[in-house]
Amino acid sequence: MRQHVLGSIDVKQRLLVECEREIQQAAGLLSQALRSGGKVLLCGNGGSAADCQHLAAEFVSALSHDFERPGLAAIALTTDTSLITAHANDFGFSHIFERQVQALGRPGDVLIGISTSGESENVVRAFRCARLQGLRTVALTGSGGGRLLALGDVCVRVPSTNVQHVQECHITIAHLLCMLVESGLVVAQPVAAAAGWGVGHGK
Ligand SMILES: O=C(CO)[C@@H](O)[C@H](O)[C@H](O)[C@H](O)COP(=O)(O)O
Ligand SMILES: [Zn+2]
Repeated sequence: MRQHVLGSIDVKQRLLVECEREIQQAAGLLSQALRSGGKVLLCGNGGSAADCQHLAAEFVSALSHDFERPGLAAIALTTDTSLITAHANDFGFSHIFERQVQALGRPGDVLIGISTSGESENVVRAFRCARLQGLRTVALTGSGGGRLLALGDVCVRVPSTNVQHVQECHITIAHLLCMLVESGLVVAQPVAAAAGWGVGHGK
């Protein structure tokens, strides 16, 4: 137990030193897309699928309730079981995210792919499709980056090969991305007002 927790702390400390620039770049892409009326799509498998839902919920609903802001457009491509089972059953599991990017993605949107290996075929295919369609891409991976390294406009490579430690950092990065996008909204409040964004969540 001690070994796992201390290992996790060590990777998080290195994350701050080694990945700060990429995290800022990813937040910049997201802010730009959301301010221009674009949206965020997210894909990943297993624990990373859960991270996709987690982050999409915080964009649309709220990260911190101390801060009031409009819902931000984000869709986890991991949640529609009818769509995923139909498409996997009929065309194969490697196509489940690609198909949704093709159907829902528009130029100026951002696709976030979360993969510890950077090698999940369905995420790789989604990234290729996103690039062809004019979306920007952000990959959250482990230290190797896999094939996503070359496919992401930004690739945040957590400095570890331990899958669990990488995942523990991915959710931290997800929170940071949402936090940085929100803090940009504070600075850009006149822009938000001009775009007709209300404030308040009814409490
Ligand atoms: O959460 C875990 C392991 O901690 C697993 O569910 C893990 O996410 C799955 O094995 C994924 O299929 C791994 O895919 P990826 O991270 O290499 O893209
Ligand atoms: Zn896990």
